[in-house]
Amino acid sequence: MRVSVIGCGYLGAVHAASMAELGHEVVGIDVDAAKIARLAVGEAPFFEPGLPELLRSAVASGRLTFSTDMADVAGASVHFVAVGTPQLRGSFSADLSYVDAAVEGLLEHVSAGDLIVGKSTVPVGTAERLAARIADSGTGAFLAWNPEFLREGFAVKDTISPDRLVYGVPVDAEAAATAEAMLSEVYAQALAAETPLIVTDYATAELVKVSANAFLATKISFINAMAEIAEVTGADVTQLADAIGLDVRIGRRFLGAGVGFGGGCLPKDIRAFTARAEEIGRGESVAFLKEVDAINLRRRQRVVDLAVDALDREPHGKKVAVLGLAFKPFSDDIRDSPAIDVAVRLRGLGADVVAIDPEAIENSRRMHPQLEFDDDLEAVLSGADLVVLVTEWNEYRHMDPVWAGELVGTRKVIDGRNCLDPKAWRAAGWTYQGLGRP
Ligand SMILES: NC(=O)C1=CN([C@@H]2O[C@H](COP(=O)(O)OP(=O)(O)OC[C@H]3O[C@@H](n4cnc5c(N)ncnc54)[C@H](O)[C@@H]3O)[C@@H](O)[C@H]2O)C=CC1
Ligand SMILES: O=C(O)[C@H]1O[C@H](OP(=O)(O)OP(=O)(O)OC[C@H]2O[C@@H](n3ccc(=O)[nH]c3=O)[C@H](O)[C@@H]2O)[C@H](O)[C@@H](O)[C@@H]1O
Repeated sequence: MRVSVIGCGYLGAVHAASMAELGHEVVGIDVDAAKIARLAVGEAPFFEPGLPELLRSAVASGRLTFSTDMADVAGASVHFVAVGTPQLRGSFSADLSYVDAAVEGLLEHVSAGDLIVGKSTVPVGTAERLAARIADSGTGAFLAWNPEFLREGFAVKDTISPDRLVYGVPVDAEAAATAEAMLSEVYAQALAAETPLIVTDYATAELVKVSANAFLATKISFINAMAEIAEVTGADVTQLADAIGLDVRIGRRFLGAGVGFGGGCLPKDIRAFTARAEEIGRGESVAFLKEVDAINLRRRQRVVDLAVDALDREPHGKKVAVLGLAFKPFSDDIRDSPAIDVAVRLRGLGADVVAIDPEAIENSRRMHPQLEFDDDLEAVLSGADLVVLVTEWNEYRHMDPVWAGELVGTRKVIDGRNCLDPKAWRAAGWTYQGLGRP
């Protein structure tokens, strides 16, 4: 099948490369000429395991091309819209201007019978509005909504072998059947592997996506709320999570207490959901998401407070080694990263912060030039008054506490991800402080 992907960021570039890997003829379109230049020669413009290999082979095969010119979508019959929907400045709402611009751009080049497929995460009601616009355009194109559930760090696997597919299709039965058939041709391999498929209306498809992210965020904030209680009662939230997680109705995944969630999706998606619910008069239904957000943000400050205490309430001029910058391991994404937040706040308090990350230093330096970075772990630890681990990359979680202890000035560590073994670190002479642990 010939498909186009509009927007080649963390989602779109992986989607385009994966669709080509599945045998489709794909053109990826983006307004960012620098990004397109790299993609066009088979280079990944960001870190994502498995993506460089996929891009190289798909570009070399000729099945995958990239362009900044929307006219190059001509000839494709399915057009995925994967542009950003960031939080609007000064508001909780999603900025839909990129989605609107992408659809307007497409309408100049689509043909009758083409299917425009929304993949971006949008407030409920967006698809219905866009469908009306597409119908008015007289192009004969039509719309489906196909939300994406991939995780950064596992994006290629999640795209090629998703755990479910959701199609939001038009009300009209014939259009719905055609949309379903076209999408099922695109996803033939996953469907042959018996990936569960849910075919529904636009509103449900949009809501499946935001409610999935809202649920994941709520689960993390729930365990972080328990961490707050554990902190004043002397309980251990990691054992609590193990114990409740053994109940299969609850499950252990996403009960990792620590510095909280970040990234380009969970934080902005729960805020946009709250804003949209208020617009449609149902603000009280998801009012708890404001609490989920507040608990999450308190954990960042908790790490900063623990650090200040560990520095005897005098952070000024003390060297703090910050391990991790990305919002989670296996990603170079620093959007709304708790690690960055902690580093910036400690720097603001006058500490000499030196931060390290295996993949995210370049992005961090561009966005936060006031911070100091070093890609050598030994140099970062050398003479440190405090070590703060905020992204659980393997190189930090498996670090030898004896080796690290010989480098630092003072053996104090704050484990913002509860990923170190307190016994081993204490045995090596460290003052260990986890989150929600005695
Ligand atoms: N990053 C992720 O893991 C996932 C993201 N999503 C959703 O997918 C959407 C995209 O997210 P990301 O890829 O992370 O964002 P991103 O910011 O990495 O990528 C968006 C891309 O769209 C391009 N763009 C903007 N306007 C354009 C236009 N008019 N025409 C062509 N290209 C345009 C930008 O230059 C950028 O490269 C968001 O709605 C997000 O919530 C959904 C699931 C997973
Ligand atoms: O809509 C999206 O963009 C995506 O958002 C999340 O994926 P992602 O942001 O890549 O990362 P997650 O693995 O969900 O982690 C999100 C944040 O939660 C934190 N987290 C995760 C798990 C946990 O137990 N504790 C915890 O603090 C992570 O450190 C990270 O900062 C969802 O998991 C994806 O299904 C979804 O498609």
